[in-house]
Amino acid sequence: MAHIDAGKTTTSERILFYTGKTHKIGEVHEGGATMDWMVQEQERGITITSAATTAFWNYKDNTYQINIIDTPGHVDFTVEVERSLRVLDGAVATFCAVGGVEPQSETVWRQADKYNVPRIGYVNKMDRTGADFAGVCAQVHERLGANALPIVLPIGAEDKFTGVIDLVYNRAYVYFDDKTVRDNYHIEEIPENLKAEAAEARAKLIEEVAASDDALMEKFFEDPDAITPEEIIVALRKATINMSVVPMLCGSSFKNKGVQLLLDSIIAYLPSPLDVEAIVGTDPRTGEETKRHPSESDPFCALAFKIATDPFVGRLGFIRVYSGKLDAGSYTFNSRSGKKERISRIYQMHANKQNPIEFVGAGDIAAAVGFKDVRTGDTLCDENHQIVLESMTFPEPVIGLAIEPKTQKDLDKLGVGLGKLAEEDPTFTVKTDEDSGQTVISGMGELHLEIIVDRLKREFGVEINQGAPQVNYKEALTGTYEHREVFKKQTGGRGKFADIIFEIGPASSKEVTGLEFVDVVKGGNVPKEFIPAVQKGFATAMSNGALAGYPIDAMKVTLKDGSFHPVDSDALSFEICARNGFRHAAVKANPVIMEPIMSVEVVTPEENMGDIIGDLNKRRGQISGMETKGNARVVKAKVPLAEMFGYVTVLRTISSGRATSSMEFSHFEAVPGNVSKEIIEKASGKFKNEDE
Ligand SMILES: Nc1nc2c(ncn2[C@@H]2O[C@H](COP(=O)(O)OP(=O)(O)OP(=O)(O)O)[C@@H](O)[C@H]2O)c(=O)[nH]1
Repeated sequence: MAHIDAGKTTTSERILFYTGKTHKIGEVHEGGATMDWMVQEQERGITITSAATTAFWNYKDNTYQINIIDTPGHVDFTVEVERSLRVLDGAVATFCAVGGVEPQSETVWRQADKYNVPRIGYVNKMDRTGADFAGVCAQVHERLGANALPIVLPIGAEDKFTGVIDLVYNRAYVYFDDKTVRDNYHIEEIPENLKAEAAEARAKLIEEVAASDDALMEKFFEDPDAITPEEIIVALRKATINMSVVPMLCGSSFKNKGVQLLLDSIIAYLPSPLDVEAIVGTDPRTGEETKRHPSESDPFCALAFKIATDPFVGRLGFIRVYSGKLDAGSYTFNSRSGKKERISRIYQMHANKQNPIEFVGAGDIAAAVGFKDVRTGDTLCDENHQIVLESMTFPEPVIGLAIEPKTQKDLDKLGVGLGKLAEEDPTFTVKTDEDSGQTVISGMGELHLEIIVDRLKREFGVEINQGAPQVNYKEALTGTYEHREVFKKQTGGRGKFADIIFEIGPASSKEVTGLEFVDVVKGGNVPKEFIPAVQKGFATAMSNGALAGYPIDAMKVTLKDGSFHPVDSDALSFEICARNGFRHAAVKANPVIMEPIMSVEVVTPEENMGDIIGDLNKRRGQISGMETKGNARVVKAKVPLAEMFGYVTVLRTISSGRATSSMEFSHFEAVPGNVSKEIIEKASGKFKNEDE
């Protein structure tokens, strides 16, 4: 996991080569990386979808299996990072030796914290001008609050970077430049000029690991030199797994240096599935907490973390198995749908290629085929031992795009394509406007939607006409209002009648999502059988806010009183009455339009700083901080998404291409009055706020 371009894919490609998975190293910038198998990834040199691969590595006379997921760095594809961290036992946080801790490094670090994933740090690109291993370790300490502990030292830097000193074994890995050889290094004595520095760093390492182990501490005080590498490894493994330490390594993946030691460290320090505590879930039948141990003798339980469509084998469900065993051709149980599912085949994944296997067991990551109904986040288990594991939370899409097929005959194909893509990606949604018939797709950012449109063209053969990207606003009520709504219709024969008195306003706490509905009607003035219809009326109505038709996330309605007609009243009348009541009352409850605010970070040379800040201010930006990083300046700001379209191009012009920026969603905030007026005027053409 890492910020964009830190070198995750390049490092993964080396791992595949050194572990014998591939016979030749594929390079990202040549479009040849095995892990970046999608056309869009190869063209752009970025990772979009996380690829899973299984590799085997020999370490100290044993062979170990490593399941690797290479995640994207771009924030638009954050869903991939989220679901990967949900199912992985350990992570390699990769940093650029020059860029250090970048905005996305912080984001993925927080995601790993959320899922308690132990990590090791890998400082890549040591061959670049300005590479600074110690500097990056210090940043990890300060900015990420982690106990970053170097377990190697670089030999030389920039174009003189030739290898690393292994502080645990007190020896040097000196690399010779040959990317076609797997053992492209010699193990040597530590170079004379680095001996003192290495001794000091090793003493620090031993002191740190001893701090987490009493027996070792005693030995440390008696005779630190008597502590063996094996003892260091045992203690360091423990400290890494309980997350009190993050071992830091360095290398240059592109120049084929340092990756073998990284593989050794993955085995030595990151947890195996057996080191991980039993996973906790709930039994859907009793609501009670239940546990599964990482053992094949426990009942089967797995989490489906990703759904993908493969052109050859069809729908693949990626699963992480926590306990038990599942055979290809057998049945499993989906605890969300309550249905049995037959798994026809199981595959071990190698990027987009599959290797059929007969079964999966505790600790495995694999792809299964044959599901009728499985969604991201579903738990698969033994029907007689049911469990629901905690699912994943995904951010809401903040940016929308109206699309239509270029030719009307492609309408059906578009529907199929959008359906499949939405199934793969929980941060991508599709909505059809009932009045205009317009289809609006929503995602995490401009790049995300651009890739979706491209995939519709290539994978589903649909050419698209698209509008300009638009912001997904929301509406919120900030005051309360009491209202009486009467719905009456007389059209010969039986009429319609409903009458309600209610108070509408913001939800009572931030935790509430959707409609908080309270019924305090006395004496059956609104008969019990119509109350659900009233509730349904409000719940449906709130998806079209009263100001400009944007959805309201949460609100509270208290139904206080009302009346009915013995013949004319029915459920539908009360539902329509509630919907109309919402229209009339919500506008009086101080509604506001809420807009997504982005956290923006710009890294720039000093001389462009003034212009960049001036420009951000013009975009209604609030500067939240300024820092120095190496010889560059970092400007942090909170800016409305509406003002950030096309920012990359403008920034390039202001800084002659020297500044870079990144942004991610921060929160929703009420828009200022003048902007609100504009949004409402624009929406008024499309949005009808009328009674039914
Ligand atoms: N100089 C140098 N360049 C490197 C090194 N590792 C990777 N690169 C280059 O940096 C660029 C980005 O590398 P990737 O491996 O695609 O980075 P990534 O982190 O996978 O990128 P995303 O998945 O798009 O976030 C490519 O052009 C690589 O060739 C390195 O050790 N040294």
